[in-house]
Amino acid sequence: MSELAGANLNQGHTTGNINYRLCDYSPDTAAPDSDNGCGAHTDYGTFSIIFQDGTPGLGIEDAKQPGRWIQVPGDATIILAGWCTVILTGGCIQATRHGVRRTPGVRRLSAVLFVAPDLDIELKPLEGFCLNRAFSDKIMTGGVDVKWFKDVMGKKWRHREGNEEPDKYEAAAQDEIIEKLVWD
Ligand SMILES: O=C(O)CCC(=O)C(=O)O
Ligand SMILES: [Fe+2]
Repeated sequence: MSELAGANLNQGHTTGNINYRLCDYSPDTAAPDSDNGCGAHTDYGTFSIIFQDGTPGLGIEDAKQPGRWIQVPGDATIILAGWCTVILTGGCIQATRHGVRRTPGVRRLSAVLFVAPDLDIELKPLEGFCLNRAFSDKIMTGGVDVKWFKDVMGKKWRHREGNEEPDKYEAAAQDEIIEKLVWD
């Protein structure tokens, strides 16, 4: 990714802020007929690697044609950039929106490795990157650190898993909140 970005993205990745998530899209669910596996979203970190068990369901949004979804073959392993990369590279690298549709009655397993910068890193474009798009003042003045970002994004998962009650963050789509913070 550093090569793609044309600058060293390793900086700020010293403490191993890495998480690993195993997803079991089990047919044994409260809504067995629903095809909603994991709603459209963008991961928060530097990049994520998605390993799949061969079962299709994962889709990515075409960055050039928002609203157009491309189905990923079930046996593909993919690497997706997240929000931290967008900000650190001054918008030179885009993040990939993705989501999972279940096939009712079919179990799907995936394993996702999330790599992110150290929690105390201020999220603003790294030196050496030209600004591809204007960022908000809050971002440009270093007002958001990785920990804040991770907490906001984590709320969605804890709610989905039933470990946290919805609050105002759940009322609007997660990406909308982040986009507002990053660009406006
Ligand atoms: O299950 C998948 O293939 C993707 C899961 C995902 O996007 C995530 O956990 O952030
Ligand atoms: Fe994801």
